[in-house]
Amino acid sequence: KNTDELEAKKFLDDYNSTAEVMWNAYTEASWMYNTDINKANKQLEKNLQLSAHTLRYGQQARQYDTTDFQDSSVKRIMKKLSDIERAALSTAQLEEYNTLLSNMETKYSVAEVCRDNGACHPLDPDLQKIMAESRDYDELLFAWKGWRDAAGKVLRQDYKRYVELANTAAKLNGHSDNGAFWRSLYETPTFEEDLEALWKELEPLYQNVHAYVRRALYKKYGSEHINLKGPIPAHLLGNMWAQTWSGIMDLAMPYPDATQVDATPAMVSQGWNASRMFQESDKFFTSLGLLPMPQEFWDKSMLEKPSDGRQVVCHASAWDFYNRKDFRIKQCTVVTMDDLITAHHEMGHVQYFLQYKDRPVSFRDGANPGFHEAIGDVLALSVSTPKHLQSIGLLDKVENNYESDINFLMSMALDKIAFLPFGYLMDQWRWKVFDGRIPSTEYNKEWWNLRMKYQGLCPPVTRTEEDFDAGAKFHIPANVPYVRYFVSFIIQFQFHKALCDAAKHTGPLHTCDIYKSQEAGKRLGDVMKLGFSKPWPEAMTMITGQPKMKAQPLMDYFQPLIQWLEKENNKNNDVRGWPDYDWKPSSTP
Ligand SMILES: CC(=O)N[C@@H](CC(=O)O)C(=O)NC[C@H](CC1(C(=O)N[C@@H](Cc2ccc(O)cc2)C(=O)O)CCCC1)C(=O)O
Ligand SMILES: [Zn+2]
Repeated sequence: KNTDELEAKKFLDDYNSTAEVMWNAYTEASWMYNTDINKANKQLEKNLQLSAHTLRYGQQARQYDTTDFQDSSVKRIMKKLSDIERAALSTAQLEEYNTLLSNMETKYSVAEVCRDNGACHPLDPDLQKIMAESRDYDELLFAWKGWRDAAGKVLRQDYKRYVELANTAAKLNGHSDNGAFWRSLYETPTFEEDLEALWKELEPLYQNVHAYVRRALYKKYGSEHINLKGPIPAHLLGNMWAQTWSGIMDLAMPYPDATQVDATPAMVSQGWNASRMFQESDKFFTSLGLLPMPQEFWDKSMLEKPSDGRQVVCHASAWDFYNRKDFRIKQCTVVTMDDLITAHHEMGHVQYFLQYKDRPVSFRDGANPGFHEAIGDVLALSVSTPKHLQSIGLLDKVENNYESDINFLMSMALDKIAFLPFGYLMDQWRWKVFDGRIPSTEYNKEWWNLRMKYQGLCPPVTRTEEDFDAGAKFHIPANVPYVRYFVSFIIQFQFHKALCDAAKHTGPLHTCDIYKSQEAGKRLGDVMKLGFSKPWPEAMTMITGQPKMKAQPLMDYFQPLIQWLEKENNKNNDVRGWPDYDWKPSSTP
């Protein structure tokens, strides 16, 4: 094997310059397709060209023995290049794999649900709006079941074949299966144990929120539809996947007479539009001393669903074009508080792209995938505070009293605590599919076993193996790992606490707003500049002073609400958990 470090450096320079060109071409083609879905734009050959490049350089990288190299960056990049992922497949397998992925994402993105009167509804914005706003049990069931029939069911066969090919590629790269490859990105031997320990710490918080919300839904839908000792029917939580529950805040509001926390009415009445929402987010980032969006971002992004009839992938996303100049967001933005938060989430990705743009291509990634997901959400924790919303004119009356605090914390818990079991179960299911513990004959049974075990949900109507409910969630057909979001929802509170300390915040953590804090911005910016160049515990230590994922900052943030929920659930004599696990909702004919 070649142990010449100087030759390796030259090889990496050559890789880096060619990789930028290849990645840019591939990303442009992918953007074209995502913003105008038609067969002419599929351009699957760009995908093949990129894989050919990855294969060629990956094979060369494997010729080197970097054991005694001095430069740790060279070793790190060589190691990363040696995993060539799908490029390890044969040409025929690779073409089949890319075609499967493209077809699954297209089927998902063009799926719609039609009524008897012929009116058809896409997920964005129609079905999402029904799931968030309708309080009619059967209308919710129409959207919930219709979406799974239109988007999930049709993907089952494609998915089965995708799993086989993804595993073949992973094994050719030395992994036991594709789930093992996905987990390897965290470079943490105890990753699964660490996640389980975090979940066990946070489960009691979730069970308290679940019991309280079940009681609120019982008040609304009655004992015919809700069993106070059973799982909750999955279509009543204000979201198509019951992954965040802020859509039913009106049913769960602890003190209806205290301050409202929803900025949507003010955004609409003041005529906010998508551009204004992203400008607002840009202002927050630059207030911390972080980088402004370049002009090219404003010129080339797609911030609204096109009205010219083009089919687009509406699922929001942030794009790095790997030429150190071109960065974009694609979002079918609607004028709501929810989408203002999403805008910050996507802008967090672009800020990371900007901060590490001058690193070698192989280092243009988050310290781990959870870091990339956390940046925007950390800033959104400050933006969401009633104090900040009032400072940007989106809340007129803000009271600093206990009831308002609890209302605010409930609105945050319905997103952040409700999400934890979903963020955890998504890849629990996929890891078991990839390693064979879940055979394709049990995809749906095991999906609902996990939805029951972690989220305490049950399907509103009987499900069979004709259905493929996991496929009705974007990330499954889109081949996007998900545990990154579980990690993000934990570490974003660690980051928030650390940045609030840097900003010299005093008082409860949930009232902290780091707006304009240069110290907070510097701490975050320095970590983003590292990209993937250092193992993530080093990046974690730079922000929080210690190297581990910890649940404590999340629990500190929600402390006042946790106490309130304990008292409230005890007052109602509500059971935590769902001991009547085999209860079934009455499926009205
Ligand atoms: C080229 C490319 O694909 N780029 C990547 C970014 C990168 O890897 O560089 C990317 O843009 N991925 C899209 C994805 C979109 C969203 C998402 O899917 N969110 C999860 C979970 C969640 C839920 C609530 C929440 O507050 C935060 C997250 C869901 O909705 O289930 C939708 C709205 C928010 C984020 C994203 O931005 O992560
Ligand atoms: Zn994200």
